[in-house]
Order: sequence, then C-alpha cells, then structure tokens
Amino acid sequence: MTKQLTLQPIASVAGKVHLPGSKSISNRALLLAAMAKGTTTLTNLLDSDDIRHMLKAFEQLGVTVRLSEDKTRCEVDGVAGVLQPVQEHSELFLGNAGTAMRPLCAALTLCQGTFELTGEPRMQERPIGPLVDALRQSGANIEYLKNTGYPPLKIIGTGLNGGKVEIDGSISSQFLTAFLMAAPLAAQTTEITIVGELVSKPYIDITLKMMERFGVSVENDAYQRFVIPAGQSYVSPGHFLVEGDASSASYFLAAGAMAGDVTVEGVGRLSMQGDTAFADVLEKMGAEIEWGDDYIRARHVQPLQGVDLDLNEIPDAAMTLATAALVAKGTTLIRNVYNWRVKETDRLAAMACELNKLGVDVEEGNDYLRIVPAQQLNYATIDTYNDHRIAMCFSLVALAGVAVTINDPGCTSKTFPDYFEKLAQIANSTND
Ligand SMILES: O=C(O)C1=C[C@@H](OP(=O)(O)O)[C@@H](O)[C@H](O)C1
Ligand SMILES: C=C(OP(=O)(O)O)C(=O)O
Repeated sequence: MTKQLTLQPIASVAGKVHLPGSKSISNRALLLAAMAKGTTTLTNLLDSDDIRHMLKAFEQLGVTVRLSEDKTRCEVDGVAGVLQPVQEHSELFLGNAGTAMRPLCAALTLCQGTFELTGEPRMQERPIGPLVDALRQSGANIEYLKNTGYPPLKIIGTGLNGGKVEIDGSISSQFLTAFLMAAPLAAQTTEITIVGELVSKPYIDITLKMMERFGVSVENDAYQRFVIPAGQSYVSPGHFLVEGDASSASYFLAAGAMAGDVTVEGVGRLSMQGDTAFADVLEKMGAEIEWGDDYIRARHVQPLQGVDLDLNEIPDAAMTLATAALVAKGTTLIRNVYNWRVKETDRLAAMACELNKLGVDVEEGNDYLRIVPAQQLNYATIDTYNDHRIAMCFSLVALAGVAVTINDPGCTSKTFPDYFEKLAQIANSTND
C-alpha cells in the first residue's frame, strides 16, 4: 500500500461525483434488517472498513447475508427479533467503527450467549461507559476486560428489562442511538432520560427515522426523554436504498466552493443526514449552493469569507471547514466540537498541529478551533493519525495554491476507500 500521496496544486474542480453510501445509514440498516421480520434488500450500501466489520460480526453471529460482488447490494434475512447466535461464545473485532461497536453492544445484551467486543487500539481509548451504565440500569450484564469505561467488553446476554434509564448524552450520540435500536426488544417499555447536553443531535434523527422505516415508533420529548414501547417488532421495508454519505460529500462541496463547480449525487434536500447542513455553511461563506431532491451543487462565485459557527450538530463535516477556511478571507471559528477529541484521534489537537505545519495561525481551544489563514501556505507533509477525515480534509490544501503530501492516504478506507481517485476525476491542474 502507498504510504504517501503528494497532491500537486489543483487550479480548479468541475464535475459530478456519485457518492458512496452513508456509513451511518449502512450500519444502522444492516442491524435493523437483521432484527426485522422478512428479508431486506439494501442498495447503495457502503463498501468500507466500518461496514466490513459489521458484516464480519454478522457472519460470526449467524445472520444470513447475501452480498453482491461489488458489495453495494446486500440481502439480509431478518430473524424477527433478537439475534440468534449459533455459537455460545463469540469474539467480535470491530476495528474503529463506532457505528458497529456501540449498536452491537446494546443489541447483543438482548441475546443468548457471551460476546467479547474488541477493536483497534484507538477503539480501546474511545469511551463507551455511558452506554454500559445505561444498559446496566436495564439489567444488562457487561464487564470491562481492560479499562473501566472502554472496550474491550464482555457481554453476557440476558435480555433487557426496559424501565427507566438515564444516558449521558454529552460525549456521543451513538450511546443513545444504540440503546434506542435495542429498546423495542426489551421486556418492558423503556423510558430514557438524557443527562447532560445531547451532542450530535441530527444523528438521533437518522436513528428515529430508520426505526420508523422498519416499523417501530419512539416518542421523542424534545430530545430530553424518549419512550420506546415494548412489544414492538421490526418489520422489513423490503427494499432500502442507502443515501449517499453526506459527510463524504463535504469534501467535494468544499472543493466546488473553493475553486469551481461540483455536484454531489446521492444526497439532497430529501436527505435524512444532518451533515447536508454543511452546504449551508458554505453558502454562509459565499458559495452558491443549489439543492435538488437527490443532489447538491456548490459553486465558487466570489472569494469565500471566514465564519464563526457552533457546529456541534455536524461534527464530521465541521472538520472540512477547517481546511476550506484556508482560502477564506478572515478568521474562521469552529465552536462546540469538544467531542472531536474522542473520535478516530484527538481531532482538535491533530487539526491544530497539521494546520500549523502549513503556516496557518491556529488556536486550539478546549472545544473550538480558530483559524486565521496565511497569505501563502507552506508545502507540508501531513500526518493523518489513522483518521480518514484528516486525510480527506487536508487534500483540500491542494486547492489553496500549494502542493501537499498526505501520509498513509489508505486510511480513508474507514469510510471512503476510493476518495483520492474520485477527487482526481474532478481536479484540473490548470485553469483552462
Ligand atoms: O451515529 C452516527 O452514525 C454517528 C454519530 C457521530 O458521532 P457522535 O455522536 O459520537 O458525535 C458521528 O461523528 C459519527 O461519525 C457517526
Ligand atoms: C467519528 C467517526 O466515526 P465513528 O462512526 O467510528 O464514530 C467519523 O466517521 O468521523
């Protein structure tokens, strides 16, 4: 595998990009389809590491899946209830996929058997305590195998009782997502109260919309209290089309806004993903944005301006702003993104460090990043910390008039294995 990729300056970008399927939707759809009554055909499924880990876990858990050769079409035979593992004990390696680790942790507490959930070294530093605490309140038997509050975990499946539980929502919305998806299969009705300020709220909307598509309803009381009546079951919708990934879209939209005219296909105004709001951020910066039901187009029509925004609701796409800001006039402030620190790497520290190498004046706050663009950027070699988004974000430096070298570009395989090929397809090295 190539260890480094040097991107020469890109003068302009133009064209259309068909987006790979959404990571968040793909892994939710797989799990809901597995617990549903009937067979579900998923199309435009993402083919990337995070989804591979979920599918591998399914294989070990005895979920029957038929995957097309290109791995984007998948038939899942639902088991009409809790998963029915064939072995008494399973050891599941889930890489660094939060959307596999957290939801499976909750879903497996419902099943018969014992399960060890582990992942890459970084996964062992990513918190799961708030989810485990909440599941324990509902009767789950979960042990920490190394450090309290972090994977690896041992789950002894005993079912969930339901009842009243509290979840700390201030670190990751994935804890609530995980509990919500398991809760309809608990013995009693579950009432979840959120403690702390719930972060990344639009991801809860994805969860609730998808549960609804699979026939389950949840009462959402202003994102403070959720009631999931027991006795509901998931029912396959038959066919489920996975939307294009809105976080992956952010790099191309930013490129269009910085230097050209780019249309992303597969997400648009009908999308359920909060990260489509990144197009609004680009519009605030001065880009021209056009929305279709199923596409978004971003055009550079004037110099971009820096912005000062609370981006807690779009933590993934917010990273893209950090490098789009390099061509903007004036300072950009990305606020309320503390939980960048507990993702693939400490993203606040990593972003600040790599932006610094470019000669940018950057301030790393506890929960914010302030970026004052430089007149002329330095050529730099960017470390990517095994974080797909750092690699993809820093590719945009090539649109700011300077070459850039990306270390370990292959790390985009977490969510977007052919990202750099897709970028090359819309890039022009000269303005003609
Ligand atoms: O639920 C999801 O699919 C996700 C939720 C977000 O995480 P947090 O809720 O931890 O911010 C996001 O960053 C992640 O990439 C995917
Ligand atoms: C935070 C991310 O991933 P995960 O689903 O593992 O939390 C991400 O993709 O930016």
